[in-house]
Amino acid sequence: MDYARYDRVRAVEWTGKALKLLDQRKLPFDVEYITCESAEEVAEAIFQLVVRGAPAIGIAAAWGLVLAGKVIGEKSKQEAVPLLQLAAVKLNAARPTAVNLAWALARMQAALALAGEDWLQRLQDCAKDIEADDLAANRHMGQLGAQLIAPGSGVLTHCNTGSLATAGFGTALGVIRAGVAEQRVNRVFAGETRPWLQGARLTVWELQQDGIDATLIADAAASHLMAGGQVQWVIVGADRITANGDVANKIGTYQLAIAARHHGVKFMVVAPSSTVDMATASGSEIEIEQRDPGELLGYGGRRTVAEGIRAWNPVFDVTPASLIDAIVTEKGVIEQPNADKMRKAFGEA
Ligand SMILES: CSC[C@H]1O[C@H](OP(=O)(O)O)[C@H](O)[C@@H]1O
Repeated sequence: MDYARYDRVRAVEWTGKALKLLDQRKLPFDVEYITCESAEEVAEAIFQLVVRGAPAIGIAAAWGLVLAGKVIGEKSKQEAVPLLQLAAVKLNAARPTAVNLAWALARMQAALALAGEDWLQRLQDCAKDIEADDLAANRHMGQLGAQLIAPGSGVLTHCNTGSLATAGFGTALGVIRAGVAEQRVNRVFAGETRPWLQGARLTVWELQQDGIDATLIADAAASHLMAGGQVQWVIVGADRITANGDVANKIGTYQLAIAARHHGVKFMVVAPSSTVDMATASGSEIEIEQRDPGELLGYGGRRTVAEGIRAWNPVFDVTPASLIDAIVTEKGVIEQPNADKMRKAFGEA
């Protein structure tokens, strides 16, 4: 596959001195960047969804820790470690559900523990490796997932899991890209993904940049689409996969899985192993991020709901392993996932 054509859109870019983030709140009509020069600025950018997507926020947090190191400057490792730990706490608190955030920070702090007085260089090397590993994982998962799809298939995806959510190429969107390139995927449908509209604003725009024709549907149209036989797979990403194979992902994923099972549509979850959390036994233990209910009361500064109306805004839900046909990571494919298969693939916590 010619991957280069897919890497035009970059959510996160280290300039050598600062972190350049594509402001995803402004897409698709305005392509604008913000530049972060501190861990605090990166934490705020993650919370405000300037950068979003489980792997991308882990990568941004890793570079955020490097920025903290640059602010600390020429201090000994002994002086720097407590300051870096404070920065890691702030970065980790930005969003609770995607385990990639904590995973990336833990990997950075493990690198720091092994470092000497060259600790800042070691942090930069580790952040670079986290980003490169994610891109390589996405490209590998694209191939693994595409092989599961019979030629002539239609697929439905949810939220955004592409280059905007990762180091590049994407997770579920990477499988779709590979599936289209291999002429296995004939029809791509994307749900709008209310309330933040990752599908309507990001996914169909991202695929359009690739010349991939996708059809946007209302979230509420998904079951009707499946009933019509247009879709053979629902393919989604993940924010956290627990030890029994339960999956936390964007709100609306769970009902897609229920509808898919009812209609005999296969359900695939695509995520790098950095999204697997073997220390959490099941989905019921995952903290589901609740965001400002105001995100439901209008969009782009225009209110669509009468004053005084209450709203409830959980932005993730949990799909039980029993509704999932395949979990694809860069380590391989787990079909009909369960605790035993997860343990065999990822070991004990
Ligand atoms: C490969 S991105 C994984 C995951 O992250 C997204 O959530 P958000 O846009 O709120 O960061 C969505 O759940 C994707 O499936």
